[in-house]
Amino acid sequence: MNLSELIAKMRVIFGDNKVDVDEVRRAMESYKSNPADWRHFAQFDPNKYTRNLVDTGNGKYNLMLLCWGPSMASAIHDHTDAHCFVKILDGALVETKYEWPKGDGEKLQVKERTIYDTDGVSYMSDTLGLHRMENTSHTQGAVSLHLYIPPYTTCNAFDERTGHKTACTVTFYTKYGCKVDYNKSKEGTCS
Ligand SMILES: O=C(O)CCSS
Ligand SMILES: [Fe+2]
Repeated sequence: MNLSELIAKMRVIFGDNKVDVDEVRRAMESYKSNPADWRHFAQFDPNKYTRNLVDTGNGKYNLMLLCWGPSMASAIHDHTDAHCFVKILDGALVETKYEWPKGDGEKLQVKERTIYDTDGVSYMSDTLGLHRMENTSHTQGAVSLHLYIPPYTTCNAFDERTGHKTACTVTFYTKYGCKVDYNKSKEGTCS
């Protein structure tokens, strides 16, 4: 199976509105990462991890490629009541899961830390708490495939020391291989 076939399979799976987490996980696991499939979408930024849109499943989900430079990490965040599947396509990511803040200004409690190597698949949702994804390599980049059902444009980031919540808008670095220019001053460049 290549990436296009995985996308076709996702569109069939999400043809109706129920989400069978195990079926989606099996589909994500059945795809064996091949850089020739995703190199076109993999655009890195020297200063932050990038979110590169691959498919929207007719509005049912967002499938995107995230590119993590060495030592880059996400904020601690929630998922706006969406299902979140992450598959590592290159390199490795460390996922740290946290309890939801208790609202008393206390430090967030770590639930577990898991290392995902290439082709590993993780599942996350607000019912399981919060998490941070991190490329802990100081020398190697990492690429991961993320599937969010339903899609969302805002989520919350949390301060690890106090549990303080901040609303965030998530954006795309590229869409379908074309750079997104949010100040609309010029057409995005396509790789
Ligand atoms: O930028 C995001 O959507 C968080 C990546 S870890 S699920
Ligand atoms: Fe996440």
